[in-house]
Amino acid sequence: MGRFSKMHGLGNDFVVIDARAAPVAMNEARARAIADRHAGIGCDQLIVIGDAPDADVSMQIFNADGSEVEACGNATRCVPLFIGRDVTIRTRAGLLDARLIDGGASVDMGAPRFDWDAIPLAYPMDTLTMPASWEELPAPAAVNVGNPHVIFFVDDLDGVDTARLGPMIEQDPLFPQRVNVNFAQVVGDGHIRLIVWERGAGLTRACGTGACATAVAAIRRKLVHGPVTVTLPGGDLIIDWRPSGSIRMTGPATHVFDGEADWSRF
Ligand SMILES: N[C@@H](CCC[C@H](N)C(=O)O)C(=O)O
Repeated sequence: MGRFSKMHGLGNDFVVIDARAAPVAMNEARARAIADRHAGIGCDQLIVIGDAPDADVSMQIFNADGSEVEACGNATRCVPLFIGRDVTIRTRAGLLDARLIDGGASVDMGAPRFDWDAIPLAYPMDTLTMPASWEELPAPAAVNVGNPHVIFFVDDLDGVDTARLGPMIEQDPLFPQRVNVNFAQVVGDGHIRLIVWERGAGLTRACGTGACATAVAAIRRKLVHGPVTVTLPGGDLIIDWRPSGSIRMTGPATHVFDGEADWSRF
């Protein structure tokens, strides 16, 4: 039997496994089975905490479809709560510093990248040519915050069919590694509403890296001044970024319950 915790950040929910004392062989099929909301435990992302030579812990992130990815903002805020103190975390995206605050955590998410490898060079980041099927949307921004995001700034977020457009864009051949799709509306200086179709997980109640990427894109386009409050379906995150600096993300983290499972059944 292995122990796990169920946690969430603004309703983006996680199964968190501590593999430091009891290693778990994780792979795509097993992660998908655990994340299954009908036949498994159920979560948007599966998080495996391990040892790291150069940090307090390592964090592996698996989407609900089993794909292993580089970064997860909401899970990063849950890690210090899970460990019980401020921590440095080694991820595929880099070394992150996560500090506990009342009700949540504040994380240095590192510097954004705009030289996005996943997009063919023929498509410059901020002037991305849109395939005909995306014609109803304005030109997106592309920001990599460890994982890849495209951001569409729209005038009326409620008028966007996110469930139809999200998967279409996520799986467009333009993005060989697929992409997280952010639909954003600027509702005031320093305030953005955001809905995210996550790569490998679909519509979630919140996406921390999506909030970071969207705030960065909005500041670069001079649509807002920072710090930015990003309102997602699950609640608010505060994102602070100064050009050429790193991104600070602050928001809630919640421990829901602990459980035990026989990993060999998955
Ligand atoms: N929910 C996350 C992002 C999880 C990974 C993402 N779906 C990807 O495939 O890159 C967050 O809070 O950032």
